[in-house]
Parts: sequence; structure tokens; C-alpha cells
Amino acid sequence: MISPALRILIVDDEKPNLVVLSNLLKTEAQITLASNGKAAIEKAQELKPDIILLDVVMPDQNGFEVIKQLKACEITRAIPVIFITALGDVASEETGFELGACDYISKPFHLGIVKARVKLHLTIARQCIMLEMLANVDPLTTIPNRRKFDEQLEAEWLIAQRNQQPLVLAMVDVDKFKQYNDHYGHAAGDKVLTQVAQALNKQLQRPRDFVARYGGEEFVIIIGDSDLSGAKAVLDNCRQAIEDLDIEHELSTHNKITISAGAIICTPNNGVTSVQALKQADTMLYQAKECGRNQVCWNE
Ligand SMILES: Nc1nc2c(ncn2[C@@H]2O[C@H](COP(=O)(O)OP(=O)(O)OP(=O)(O)O)[C@@H](O)[C@H]2O)c(=O)[nH]1
Repeated sequence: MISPALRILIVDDEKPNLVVLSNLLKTEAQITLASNGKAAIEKAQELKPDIILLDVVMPDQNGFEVIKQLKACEITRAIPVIFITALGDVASEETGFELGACDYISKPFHLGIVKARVKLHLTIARQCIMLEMLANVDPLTTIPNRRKFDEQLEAEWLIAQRNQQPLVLAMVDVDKFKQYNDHYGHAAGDKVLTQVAQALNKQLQRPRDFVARYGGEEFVIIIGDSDLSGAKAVLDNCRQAIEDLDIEHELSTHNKITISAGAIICTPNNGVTSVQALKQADTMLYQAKECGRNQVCWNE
């Protein structure tokens, strides 16, 4: 059966080769074809295939030039490339590997061997996707975990520092969650955490918005491209979205599940670290709890 998640991009300037290879591999993955280097790069960036089968000898741009561009581009850098080429000499093969190919198959190729090698690399690609997910996603809520947050914060901090743009960080905590667990049970608590995570995620859909589960009943938000009034509106929408879930919580003042948040807007400079900024957001979260919960407190 075809796995819809897997895609192979086959690049060859000779149509008969494209036909043979796509017929051979169409049961393994979805196939996209390109007959020159320029189209290959465009399709690789657009589709982000799991594997690229790349011919070397092509007019205009040869396969070695194409792989250099693929490896230089952030979007396509990690895509495994298998050369499939008439250049069977050892020096060309060595060049192919030096440029970052994961395999090198000489023409005339044997169909069974091509299929076996592609299947092997698809298995590795699948395992990489799985590992990436296990490393970065919180299994209960399916949103990014703290490890991914640390990475994202570092990246956003650098961008904000470079552009001298403000960055918003918020620590979010479910109110009276211990009581909820004690009263409704741990399984019900788990369900609430999932619903809260999904509701926050829905509110944070712009490219540089980010939400992760920080641990336990705590979430953390980064808003990378906003001014204070915009970020205030976003975080209040988050708070309101949780109230609107309307999940009964008899032991809470508000009779339903709510969240508190502590937020900080800062422009990273040499004097402030992201760790200090996060700590300030946590202090504001404490203040939000002290002031009655179900609110966002800001350190402007
Ligand atoms: N169901 C469930 N509970 C969790 C999970 N992780 C942490 N918790 C619980 O979350 C609760 C957090 O409680 P506290 O930190 O005391 O805070 P709180 O009851 O939310 O009170 P306030 O923060 O003051 O509003 C603890 O009872 C933890 O056991 C989880 O994955 N699932």
C-alpha cells in the first residue's frame, strides 16, 4: 500500500528513465517528476519530499550543482539525495558522497537493486520523522514539548536580538488544577490538559506564534512578531478561549477551567538573557494567581 506521507522526487532529463523509475517506485511512495535542475529545486522546496533520486548528467544544471543548492537551502538541506547516474567512475561517486548524497547508483541500473536501496532510505527517512516527533512533541497533548520550546526560544531570541524587535513570552498555568485532579480524577485531568493545549494552539496560528507544554499543567507561549497591543489581544483571546471551553470545575472560584498567565515583552539585548526573561514571565504568572486567577499579568 502507498504511504501517503512519503514522497519521492525523481529528477532525470530522459523521459524513459522517469517512466521506468516512477513505475518501479509508485507502490512505495507518491512520485513527483522533474526533468531539469531548476524544476527539481523548485519542486523540492515546494513539496519537501522524503527522498530525491537525482541524475547527474543533465543539460543546464547538472546533478552536482543541484545538490549543492539543495544542501545550501534551509528547507531542503535535510532531504536525502540518491544519485542515479551514468557516471560510474569512482571519482564521480566520491564527489557525490562528498556533496552530501546518501547513496550512489550507477546506470545501467538493476531495477531490483534500485527498489531495495530506495526502500532502505525510505525506512530510514520514516524513522527520522518518528524520532524527530518523539524528541519534540508532548505525547499527551501533541503540541511541542519543552525541548522544542528551548530550541525555538533560542532561535526567536537571536532573530529579535538581530532585528532589535520585541519578543513576547508568556507562562500559562491551569488554575486550581490539583483540585480538579483530586475531584474529577487524573484521566479527566489529562483530557483537560489536551483540550487546553489544543485551544491555545488554535489561537496561536501566525508563523512566529508558538506554544509548548512546559511541564505538568504549565504551558509557554512565544509571540515573535507583534507589538504590545497585538500580543495583549492574542493572550486575552487565549484566556477567553479556555473559559469558552466551558469545562466544569466545581472547586474553582469561576466554576470552570480557567488559566492564568504571566507575560513579558522585551527586546533582547546584551544585558538580558532568555532565562531571565522567562523568570520574569513566571513572576508575573505568580502575580496573576495572587490577583484572583483567570487573567494575564504583564511586565511591560
Ligand atoms: N492529570 C494530570 N495532572 C497533572 C499532570 N502533570 C501535572 N499534573 C498535576 O497538576 C497539579 C498542579 O497543581 P499545583 O501546582 O498545586 O497548582 P494548582 O492546583 O493548579 O493551583 P494554582 O496553580 O495555584 O491555581 C498537580 O496536582 C499535578 O499532579 C498530567 O500530566 N496530568
